[in-house]
Amino acid sequence: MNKFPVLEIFGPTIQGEGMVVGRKTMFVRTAGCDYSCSWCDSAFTWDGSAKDEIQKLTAPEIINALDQRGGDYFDHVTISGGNPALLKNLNELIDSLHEKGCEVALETQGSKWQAWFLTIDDLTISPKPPSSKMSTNWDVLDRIIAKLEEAGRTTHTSLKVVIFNDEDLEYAKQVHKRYPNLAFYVQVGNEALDESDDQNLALHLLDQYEWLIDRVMHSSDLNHVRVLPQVHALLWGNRRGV
Ligand SMILES: C[S@@+](CC[C@H](N)C(=O)[O-])C[C@H]1O[C@@H](n2cnc3c(N)ncnc32)[C@H](O)[C@@H]1O
Ligand SMILES: Nc1nc2[nH]cc(C(=O)O)c2c(=O)[nH]1
Ligand code: SF4
Ligand SMILES: [Mg+2]
Repeated sequence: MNKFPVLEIFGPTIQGEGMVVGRKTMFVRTAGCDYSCSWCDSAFTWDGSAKDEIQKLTAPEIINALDQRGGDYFDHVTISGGNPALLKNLNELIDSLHEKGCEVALETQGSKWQAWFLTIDDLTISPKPPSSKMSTNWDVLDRIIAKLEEAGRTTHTSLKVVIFNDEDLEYAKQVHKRYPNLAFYVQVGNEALDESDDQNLALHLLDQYEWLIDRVMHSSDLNHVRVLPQVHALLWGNRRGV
């Protein structure tokens, strides 16, 4: 049976971001990423700092760990990372979760395609703006979005761009214009990843949220758009596993 590198299993909590914000969910966070975003809030998944915590688990073992933690208190599981789209056989986990009556969400950056994307209930694709120092492979992203559209998965899919500055906002406009059929979200970037005072962080992030709302309100290229903060960061700061 295939084993998957898992760094965290936590919840129940709320989905703090994007298309199903507020949804009660469990999280499975896989290790490993093909990107290294300058502001990654989950860098421990790929920078080696948590390598001793990585567990290689089969799908039944992951489900067992979810049940141990979540009991009867969940019917939705969000798979994030790192980039879970590096894991070719993740359909084994997704299918088993569906069989036990769970909805499944996935967070990925749109750098890799997997056929099992077509089975994800809430698929968030989050291309990375210039502030990340990553560069978007538009051919790959075009092909991913085309396959999802051809398969009729549009309503199960959204795009989410994290914004730190005006250049990022220009990038977001480009993404939204290129894929007008997909629900589009812009999200407040958190650059204060070392802030340990939750109240300071929340006040700062609310300021950034207000800045982002103001920018979007004044842009005719960003009309059919939702603007959101990371709700979990407002509530629980920079800690892991929330
Ligand atoms: C940690 S990533 C993991 C999934 C996938 N690698 C991706 O980037 O989409 C989950 C989400 O957190 C966002 N994110 C990461 N660091 C962030 C930060 N400092 N501020 C706001 N959002 C951030 C990413 O853009 C992505 O949408
Ligand atoms: N509550 C909560 N919501 C989230 N939405 C996306 C997350 C992620 O790290 O992928 C995340 C997370 O880590 N916690
Ligand atoms: S793609 Fe996602 S997990 Fe990977 S470095 Fe960027 S934000 Fe972090
Ligand atoms: Mg996160």
